[in-house]
Amino acid sequence: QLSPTFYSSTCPNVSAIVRSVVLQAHGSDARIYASLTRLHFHDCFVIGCDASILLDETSTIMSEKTAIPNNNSVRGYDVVDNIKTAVEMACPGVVSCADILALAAEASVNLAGGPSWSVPLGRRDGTTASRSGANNLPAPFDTLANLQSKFTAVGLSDTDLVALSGAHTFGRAKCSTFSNRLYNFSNGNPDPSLNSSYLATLRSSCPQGGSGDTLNNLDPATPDTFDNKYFTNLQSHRGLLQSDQELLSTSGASTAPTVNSFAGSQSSFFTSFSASMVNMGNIKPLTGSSGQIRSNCRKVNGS
Ligand code: HEM
Ligand SMILES: [Ca+2]
Ligand SMILES: [Ca+2]
Repeated sequence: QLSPTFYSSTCPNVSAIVRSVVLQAHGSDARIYASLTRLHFHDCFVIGCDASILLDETSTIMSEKTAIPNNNSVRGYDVVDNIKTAVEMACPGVVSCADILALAAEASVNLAGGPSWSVPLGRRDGTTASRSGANNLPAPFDTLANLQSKFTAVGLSDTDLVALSGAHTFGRAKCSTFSNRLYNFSNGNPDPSLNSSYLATLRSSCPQGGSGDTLNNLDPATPDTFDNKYFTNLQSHRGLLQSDQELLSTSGASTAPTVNSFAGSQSSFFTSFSASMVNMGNIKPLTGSSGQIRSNCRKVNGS
């Protein structure tokens, strides 16, 4: 059972320390708020919120960092190291790397203009990683039914799926994650659920035969601000990833009313997003005497 007051006597300033390092990192990297938010998601969906994603490859650990959804894509590991160093200076051996990821996500969302919520704490760090689990993360090419089953598998609802997808209100995606929609999606035509002027913009950013690594804003309206524009974009057929647009455009989508409700009310999106981040942060945490408090987020203690 996690609690927002878990460190109130052992590390009372932990939230402020995390927030200040995140803010400092943003001074030289406008994308870092998005990247840190995504790190917590990619941690929690693979064997729970245990900082498994932070472990480097060793003879006994098959790192998650090189799994397909993470490789050359997930970023911010260096900033997590800086947060850990600052937290260890104030409260040695007390705060887990898994909790640092949860706190960094909240600070990032809030600093980008989004909601603030109190983060349940007390997770401990795992001693294993799962490459295969990381390779099974939700994919941009998944059907809505597939996305729903991957969320259900970790105890998250349709509302969680829609609210958490709203994190694509900031950050970037490579051409390779959506270029299948631009030229030959079906019968030689582009994805019919793409707005035609947005399609033209994306084609010029991602020409056929060009680099799949070119970065594009996930939210073409407000790329770096945490707001509800992601949902109004879906209404105007400007979802970047297939997995985004499907939430509204799949025929009979059970998620469509929730998309429309968040498009119409930023405050209802913010309230739901905060609740869903707490739900996601509760996926299989290690507590009590399970796991450990890593001294280096990249390594199991003593290895
Ligand atoms: C619903 C299933 C999801 C799918 C299929 C998905 C897929 C993706 C993909 C393909 C990218 C671009 C990666 C790249 O090009 O390198 C991305 C970026 C991102 N995702 Fe998701 N995602 C999902 C859910 C989430 C959730 C639940 C969160 C957080 C709560 C999240 C936060 C982000 C953020 C912030 C970025 C931008 C990261 C950056 O700029 O560094 N995503 N996602
Ligand atoms: Ca994990
Ligand atoms: Ca935005």
